[in-house]
Amino acid sequence: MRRGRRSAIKTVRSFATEDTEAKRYDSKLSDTQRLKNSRDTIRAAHLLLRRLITLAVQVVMLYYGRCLIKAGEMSTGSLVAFILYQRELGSHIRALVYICSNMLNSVGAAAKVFEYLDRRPLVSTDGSLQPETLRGHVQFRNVSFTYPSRPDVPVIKSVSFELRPGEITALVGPSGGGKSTCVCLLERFYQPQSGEILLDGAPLQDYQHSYLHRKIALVGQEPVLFAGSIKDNIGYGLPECCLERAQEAARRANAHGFVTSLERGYNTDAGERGGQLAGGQKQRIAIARALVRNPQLLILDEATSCLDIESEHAIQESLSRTRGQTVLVIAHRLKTVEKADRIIVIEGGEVREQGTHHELMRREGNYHRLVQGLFTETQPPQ
Ligand SMILES: Nc1ncnc2c1ncn2[C@@H]1O[C@H](COP(=O)(O)OP(=O)(O)OP(=O)(O)O)[C@@H](O)[C@H]1O
Repeated sequence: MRRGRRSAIKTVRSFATEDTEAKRYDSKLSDTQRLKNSRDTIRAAHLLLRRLITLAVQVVMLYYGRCLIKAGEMSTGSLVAFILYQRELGSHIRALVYICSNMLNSVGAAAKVFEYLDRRPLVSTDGSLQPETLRGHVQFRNVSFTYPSRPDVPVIKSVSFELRPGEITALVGPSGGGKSTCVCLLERFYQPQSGEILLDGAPLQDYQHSYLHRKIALVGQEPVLFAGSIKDNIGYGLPECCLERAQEAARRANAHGFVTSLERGYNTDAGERGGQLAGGQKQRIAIARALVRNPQLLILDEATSCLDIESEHAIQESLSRTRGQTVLVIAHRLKTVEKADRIIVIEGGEVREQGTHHELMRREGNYHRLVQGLFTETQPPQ
């Protein structure tokens, strides 16, 4: 939250729009002020009216009592007793009204809370499959998907492909083609409307939730680190993870060098959302966090986009040494993609081509065009 505010401040400053933003804030404040003024005026009028009515009732009551006493139909003592009883009764009725209105408010708020508690996730998490060994063979079979917020826009259209154990597969294609959406489906953030995704021949939804997420590790486009030491971030969700294990994962993610050069090493605080680390450092810690679990399926969604070529190369080397692991890479850099065992081109939510770099280059189709255009335009940060 704090980081979000800070980056917004930087954007405002870099566009020199401080005055515009101050004016926008001022106008919002004025709106709030106007609303509050109207509320207070109505409140004051209501209070005044209530007091006047109470006073009028008291005056009428005293006047009528006086008439009754004068006519000899009531004693002064009875009038005093009546006034005292009436006050007592009035205060109890007020308390009752107050309690009732509070209760109605609470019932309204509780209804909202129960509505949230009763909400059932659209993606079920009650699978129970936990095989002892997992090869990590993934198959997308005629998968189609639209996001719930845009049900009329098909994002994935009857997509079929497979990720084989021990292979690095790269998903490539123009921005907005649907690559990250495939990853979201693989991570079961959403459920496809039709088709199926199989892991070792069994539908993904049959696997037990925490088992599945131990076996599949994702490093996303904007990895989120938590406030806490680097060691704790690498071992996130693994209470049994010792320093040696974290260091081993950091070595494979090419992060050990920079971590040990920090004054407090693995005890260095990453800061809220990893705010005290550079983009590339954050990415390497996030990769180490994924590797420490020894996942059978590793998904790197532009996970090395902030790294220099050498760091990226070192990570790729160490990944290719991991036998039997299925790796899915999404990248916009040709250097990352061309080494993959299989390349799948996704465009407009459809698989357009698949094969190795050389096969696809020979075909001179979509991939060839991407290599000519997209990849060469996207120069890596040095
Ligand atoms: N949460 C969402 N709700 C609705 N539409 C979405 C959502 N996320 C993505 N989309 C849409 O789905 C389409 C595919 O997006 P996706 O992120 O999968 O593309 P991509 O190929 O990974 O792009 P990039 O390379 O830029 O990351 C886009 O048109 C995008 O606008």
